[in-house]
Amino acid sequence: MIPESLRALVDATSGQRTCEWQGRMLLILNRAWGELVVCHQGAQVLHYQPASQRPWLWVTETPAALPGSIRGGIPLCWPWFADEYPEGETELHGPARKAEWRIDAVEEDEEEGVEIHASPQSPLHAALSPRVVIFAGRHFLKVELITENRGETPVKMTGALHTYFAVEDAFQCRVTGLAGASYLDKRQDFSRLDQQGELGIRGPLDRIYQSSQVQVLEDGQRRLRIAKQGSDSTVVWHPGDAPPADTSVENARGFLCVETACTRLDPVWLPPGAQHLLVQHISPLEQEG
Ligand SMILES: O=P(O)(O)OC[C@H]1O[C@H](O)[C@H](O)[C@@H](O)[C@@H]1O
Repeated sequence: MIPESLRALVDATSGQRTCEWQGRMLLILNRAWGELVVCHQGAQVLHYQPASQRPWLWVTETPAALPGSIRGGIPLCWPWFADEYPEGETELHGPARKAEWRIDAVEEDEEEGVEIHASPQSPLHAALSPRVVIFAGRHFLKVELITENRGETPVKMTGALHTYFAVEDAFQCRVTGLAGASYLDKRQDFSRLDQQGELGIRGPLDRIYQSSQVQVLEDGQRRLRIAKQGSDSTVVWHPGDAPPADTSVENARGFLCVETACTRLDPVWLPPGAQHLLVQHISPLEQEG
């Protein structure tokens, strides 16, 4: 779910507008096909709600102040995931999610959906250059994170589309499509284990699955299909009853992260001039009423 103050801004939007929330600029669309909110900080999709449905994404009710990033929606972890820091760096998940991005283009079909292009206001890496394309329509949300190596030597990168899905209750969810996959359990010192049967969430977990398969997130009320490209890692994360300081325990039960990622299991070595495309495509397994 999303905070009431954000809900009010979306409800007060007819068509498309830019406005401020929590000290950040937002692009808000409210059309017949549904609602979409993109934050200029981090080019982060904060909200997507197809017509007649509940929000697909969750946002914390108590976001961190700037220069922190907002927990929720689809944060970009780039150009590294978690603690895969390059030498001399310390920012968990990389600088992209806290940086200011520019909306370069908004192409709308008012009935069917929108395509939004964004790039960072200032360079985030000496050689790697990212851009983001967000597509939203009546029945899908797709985010593409494109990285180009403009340098002269190969560069190693990891990253993630760190999606916070809105769910009825995190500890009643199932994520199918991972049965038999091997994973690193971050809560057990990165032990390598195999997923026995389908994954049921019943408490805290932090796992990196080696998987390029489609996953389906079920929360008892709806089933969302999560497809991807350019990613051999799926991260499933929930902090249990010890969420980060910007989220209450009760509020945290409303999300589950299923992340389309490249991690220490599948880092990308990008040659000069080459591009990497990381894509997450979310759609309902069946239409909601
Ligand atoms: O709090 P953040 O920096 O956004 O990170 C939140 C979480 O992201 C990922 O899912 C990692 O696997 C977790 O270890 C981490 O705690």
